[in-house]
Amino acid sequence: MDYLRWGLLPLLVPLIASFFLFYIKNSTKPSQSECSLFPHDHYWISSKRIVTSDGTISGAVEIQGGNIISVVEEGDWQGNIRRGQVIDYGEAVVMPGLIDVHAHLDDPGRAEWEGFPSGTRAAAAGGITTLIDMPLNSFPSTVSVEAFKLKIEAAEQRIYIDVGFWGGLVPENAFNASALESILEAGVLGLKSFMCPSGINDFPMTNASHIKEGLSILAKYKRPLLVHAEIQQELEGYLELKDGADDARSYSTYLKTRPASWEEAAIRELLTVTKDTRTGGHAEGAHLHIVHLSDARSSLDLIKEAKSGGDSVTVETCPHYLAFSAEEIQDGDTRFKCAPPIRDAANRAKLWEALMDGHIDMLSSDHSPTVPELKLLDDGNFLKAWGGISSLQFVLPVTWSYGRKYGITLQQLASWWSEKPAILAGLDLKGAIAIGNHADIVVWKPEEELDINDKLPIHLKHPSISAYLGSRLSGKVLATFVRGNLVYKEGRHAPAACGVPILAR
Ligand SMILES: NC(=O)NC(NC(N)=O)C(=O)[O-]
Ligand SMILES: [Zn+2]
Ligand SMILES: [Zn+2]
Repeated sequence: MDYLRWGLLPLLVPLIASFFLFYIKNSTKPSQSECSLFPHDHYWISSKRIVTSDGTISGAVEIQGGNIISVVEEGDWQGNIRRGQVIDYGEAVVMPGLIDVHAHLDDPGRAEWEGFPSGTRAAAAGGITTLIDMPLNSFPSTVSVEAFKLKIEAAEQRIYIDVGFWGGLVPENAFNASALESILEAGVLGLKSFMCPSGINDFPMTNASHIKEGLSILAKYKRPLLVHAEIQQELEGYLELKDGADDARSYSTYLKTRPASWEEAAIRELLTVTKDTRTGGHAEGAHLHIVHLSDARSSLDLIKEAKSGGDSVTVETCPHYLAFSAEEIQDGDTRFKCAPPIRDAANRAKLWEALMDGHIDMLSSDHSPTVPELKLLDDGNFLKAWGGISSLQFVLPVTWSYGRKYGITLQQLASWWSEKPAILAGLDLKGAIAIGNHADIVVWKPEEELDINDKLPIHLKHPSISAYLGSRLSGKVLATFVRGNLVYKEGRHAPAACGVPILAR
């Protein structure tokens, strides 16, 4: 007997130890009441305007265990036995949460620019339920498995919404198939590269042959390559511009340094490799996505041509290109500096037209903030200031406010901000209010106006660099649900960061 008891001991010790570890791990996991401002497992959200893929209905959405388990029209619902709690939002719009496929959260390494906690809280306040973090502006850039591990560690229990990650395609890894495969195996949702200097030392630019290599690897994983499409071309009279100190404060000077022909040149070059993505092509299964299109003229024509030829190509633009025009940007107001630049008002109208006609597939924020000092707000030098717009939490009211003139619908908003981005990022359970999907939902009042000032109770890391400060917008976010957790409600966030890092499999 004794012999048996002592013989079991070596087996029992690890068992008890692992039980203990399991307990510790789970007891540090936040409880539902910390994750959600409405801590119920099973409940209904009702409203007169619920945006589903089949149209906008009056009715209710049933949520259980973080998923949508039924969507019913008003008449059917009233007749049903309603189990669980009900939140009635009346006339407010209930829409799929926004998915922002292009945000720079700069964590780890430059968290003072933004960071996972502040960036995801701002996103939640703006109705964004998932964002995909760009591989640059954090340090190190996400260009290796080691760097990707640091990213995931930095996100652990610090994200308030779900976050996926793009990896970087750079000259160093482009011809190294096993390096690219290992970062894809580790779970990045796709890759991103630049065709011009990115402004970040450890993220150098790629050329068409790097991109061709990247696409052939991505084909196996059926994941996309996102490209910043601008190629530097010779500029006429550039040297004189650079020397004139006054000129550097004028927006038109900056605009001349990045003409539309740079976008056009990049896209023309890209299309020589996107042919590979056609059915039967060398990189069939891969997909090329052009980020932040600003030029609505020749560049857009080239993209249309590629699409009609069967290339697997999509394109996004950003709210700042749809809201602002070069003519309106004041001298020295470097909040509006971004690349490619915001162009003339006629170009803006053409971007809207292309979006309405479906030639531009989706929208993203390209939220790329920095510390106010690097925006050189006092100096106002457009040529030296950091390029990047800070706007994450306002993309929904901005798209709505500026789009009303063009007659945009709630259905289009959901397509540009949720459905198409989910497809790009391969998020099967997100992007629509549909049975079986994650309960990722934004509730908002399109008619309610808000003045954007630095006192707004929505989280802003550096209000002074926000591009929308001082403007009046229409559309107020009331509530944001991520996998059933009410993470944001009228100026308040749930106490714990219960977002999940999304890894591709
Ligand atoms: N390093 C950056 O964040 N660059 C970004 N800057 C912009 N858009 O001005 C971008 O996406 O190209
Ligand atoms: Zn870019
Ligand atoms: Zn960007």
